[in-house]
Amino acid sequence: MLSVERIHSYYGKAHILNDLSFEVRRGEVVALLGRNGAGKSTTMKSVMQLVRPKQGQVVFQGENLIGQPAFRVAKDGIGYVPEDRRIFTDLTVIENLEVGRQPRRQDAPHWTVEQLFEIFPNLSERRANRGKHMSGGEQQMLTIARTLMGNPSLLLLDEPSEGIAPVIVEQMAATILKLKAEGLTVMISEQNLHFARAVADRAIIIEGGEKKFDGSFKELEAHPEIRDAYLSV
Ligand SMILES: Nc1ncnc2c1ncn2[C@@H]1O[C@H](COP(=O)(O)OP(=O)(O)OP(=O)(O)O)[C@@H](O)[C@H]1O
Repeated sequence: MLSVERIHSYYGKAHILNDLSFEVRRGEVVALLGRNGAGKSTTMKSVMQLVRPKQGQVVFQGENLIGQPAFRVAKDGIGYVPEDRRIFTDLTVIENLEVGRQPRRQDAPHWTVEQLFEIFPNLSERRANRGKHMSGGEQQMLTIARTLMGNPSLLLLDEPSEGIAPVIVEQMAATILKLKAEGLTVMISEQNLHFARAVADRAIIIEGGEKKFDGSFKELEAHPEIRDAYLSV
């Protein structure tokens, strides 16, 4: 579904992603793992074209995304939830969801507000509340639900477990598994190996913008030296 091929991305002269390649297949949940500063967010931004790779290809459903504006990438079916999870604080939950509405896509699960309230019961209870009165975890759920209103084929979640209370982290894991069960393809970036293992089928580990591992969690468990070298556990 998504094929990232030998990309090199920079901030000014700083060379951040170095010859990075990976694939995301339809229906899977993939975890992009690595320490702080490894390049996970830059990878997601490079897929969205918010950072423009200077070399390489990003091919989504057969189309090369390089050079497209980010809004076009979103319209093509990649939903992106950045780390800073912005919501419209003066709008209610329902209004926030409506902002994200886009036409349905044939190859992707279709979401209605009521279906999203089944998956995110906390949002349902607070549907008339304004965003600013919600906790960090609820805001995080709202950004994901709003992105799903765009009916994406692929969802990119940048560090979904970061900065939220442990009980909400568990809800977040359950939510991602529900989205997978609905047939959604998901890529998450994570520092939390435990969380990643609970939700993902496969792990890709990066360090210094280079890929160091790509395989199942079982394979990763068989190589504790890889975990120790590239992840903080
Ligand atoms: N806007 C920017 N300008 C310059 N350098 C940046 C910028 N954003 C990130 N970097 C640098 O790029 C490298 C990769 O950062 P990135 O945010 O992709 O890492 P990450 O793996 O997502 O880590 P984190 O968990 O901290 O977000 C880091 O060295 C970071 O300091």
